[in-house]
Amino acid sequence: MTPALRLAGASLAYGERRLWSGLDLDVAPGEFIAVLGANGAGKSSLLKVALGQQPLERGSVEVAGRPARRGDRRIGYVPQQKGLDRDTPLRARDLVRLGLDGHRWGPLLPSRAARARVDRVLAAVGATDYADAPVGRLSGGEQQRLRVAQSIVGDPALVLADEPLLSLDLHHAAAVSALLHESRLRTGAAVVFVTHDVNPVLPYADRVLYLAGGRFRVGTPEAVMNSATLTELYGSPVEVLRSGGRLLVAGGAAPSDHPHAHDHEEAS
Ligand SMILES: Nc1ncnc2c1ncn2[C@@H]1O[C@H](COP(=O)(O)OP(=O)(O)OP(=O)(O)O)[C@@H](O)[C@H]1O
Repeated sequence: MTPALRLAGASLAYGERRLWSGLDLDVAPGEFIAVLGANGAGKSSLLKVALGQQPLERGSVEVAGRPARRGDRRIGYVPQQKGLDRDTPLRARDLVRLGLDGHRWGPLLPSRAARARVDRVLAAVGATDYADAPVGRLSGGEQQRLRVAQSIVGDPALVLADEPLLSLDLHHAAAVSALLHESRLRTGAAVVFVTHDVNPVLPYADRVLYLAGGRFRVGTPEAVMNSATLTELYGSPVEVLRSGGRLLVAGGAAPSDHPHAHDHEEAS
């Protein structure tokens, strides 16, 4: 089966600074992979590579069998959250529709079919009640559900979500994680989910890619999220504690990580 995302011998550098190297990763269709790591480890940059916005220093990257390129409509993208301006002149349904025909190239769907598809996805994310509301007036959690809806409305082969849970409360974080999970079950899209807290996605993640200090580990959550593996990865003591079904990661300052990020946020 052609992987939804394939990185082979991939290295990424900005000038002299290498973020990670030797990354081999096949993400299978329908797979849910959580990407974790300290601030500045290169998680967002990994998504930029898949989006064709950032060239690799070495190695190759393919999306559903073709080299990564900008504007690939087979990718749904949830960018890092920014609150929408209160006066944004779009209704909720317009924002979602941009995921269908907001691209400059490609055929437009006939409007009735497009509208039906937008309605279906609005219902799937539980946003029907505010489908016609101005987006700027909606809460952060409601806007985030719409961004997720926008990312899946075009039936992508690959969904890339960059910290989609940022600033969401526990309830909304759980809801947004579940939405992406349900979407991959429904459509077979693979999900690459960047998050600083693994807990909301623990029920869904098939694998974890953990980046730290230029190195990485890939494996099941159990294989990666334990004290021995993370201590080895960071090269300094890390403790992974389990409490009430949640994981707490304490410690873990890798020497080459961002100077302002010495601890995992989930430990605070
Ligand atoms: N276009 C660029 N040119 C130069 N440096 C960059 C560029 N984009 C990102 N960086 C740097 O590369 C490092 C990794 O950035 P990236 O956003 O990928 O990290 P991240 O793991 O997503 O971090 P965070 O958890 O803080 O969002 C950072 O130090 C960042 O400043």
